[in-house]
Amino acid sequence: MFDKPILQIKNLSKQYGKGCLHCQNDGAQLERNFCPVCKTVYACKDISFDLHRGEILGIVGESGSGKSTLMKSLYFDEEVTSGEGYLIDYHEGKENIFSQSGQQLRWIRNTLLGMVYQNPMLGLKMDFSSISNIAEKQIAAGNRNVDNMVSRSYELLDKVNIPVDRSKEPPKNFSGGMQQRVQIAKALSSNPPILLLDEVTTGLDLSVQAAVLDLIKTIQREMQISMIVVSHDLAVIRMLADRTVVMLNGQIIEEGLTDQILEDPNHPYTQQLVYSLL
Ligand SMILES: Nc1ncnc2c1ncn2[C@@H]1O[C@H](COP(=O)(O)OP(=O)(O)OP(=O)(O)O)[C@@H](O)[C@H]1O
Repeated sequence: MFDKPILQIKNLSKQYGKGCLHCQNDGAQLERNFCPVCKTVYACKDISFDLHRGEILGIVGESGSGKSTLMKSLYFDEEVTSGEGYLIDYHEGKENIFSQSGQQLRWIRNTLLGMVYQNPMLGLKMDFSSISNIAEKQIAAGNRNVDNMVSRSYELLDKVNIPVDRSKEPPKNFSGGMQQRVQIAKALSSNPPILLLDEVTTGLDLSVQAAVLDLIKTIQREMQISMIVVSHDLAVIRMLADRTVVMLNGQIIEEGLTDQILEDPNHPYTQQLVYSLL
């Protein structure tokens, strides 16, 4: 079903702090992801996974397990401590994206990636019109044709079920669910092959959450875009993801087809997550 991965991540690590003789040793005793001696936080440790074209990969884990740090690293909001990443659409997957110049990183981010944050204030300018928020990403991706940008923005607003006659309104006028829809429209506006979604339904009412999840599924089906979906909620992952990675204390503890993980979880932490769904 799948060909060569569209994204490969190899041994990505992100630590906050320099580390010390105690925690740099293999098998060092950490308090979860934290060194009690030098206070370094190992937010992501040796993370490796592949993302295939057209699939949704779920990343699930409790608060503090490193999910957001991983997403921020993939979107270059955070600089990785070490590790490699290869995008098939960037130099045919032969260049490590994490060692590119700032200019190249901006290009990758603007054209090959879209990001939807849990907090819409991180993804949108709340005082600007929704249409200019969407156009901003198109401009960053090199688009200069105003008519094209306007028609693409209308098309996307329609796709995410925001009435086009509200396009001039700023996101601050909108409900939480609508703000997430504008973020999704913006993230899609440069037609990126990969969409990153970080806890996009957390904090929304259940019915609004269901509508946003439905929208994500529809977009994935219609646009065949690859997605990485992060959530602490296995129910969200169960609804969206083809394959799932389970994180704990900055590390991957289990991965596989979502159905398989739900039916036969191996790690005690995953078992606990699955049983909590029942
Ligand atoms: N700027 C920072 N400086 C120091 N530690 C940080 C920083 N950002 C994150 N951390 C730590 O990294 C670890 C992973 O945090 P992260 O936010 O990635 O977890 P998470 O799984 O996304 O949880 P949540 O959903 O609650 O944000 C946590 O221990 C957190 O305290």
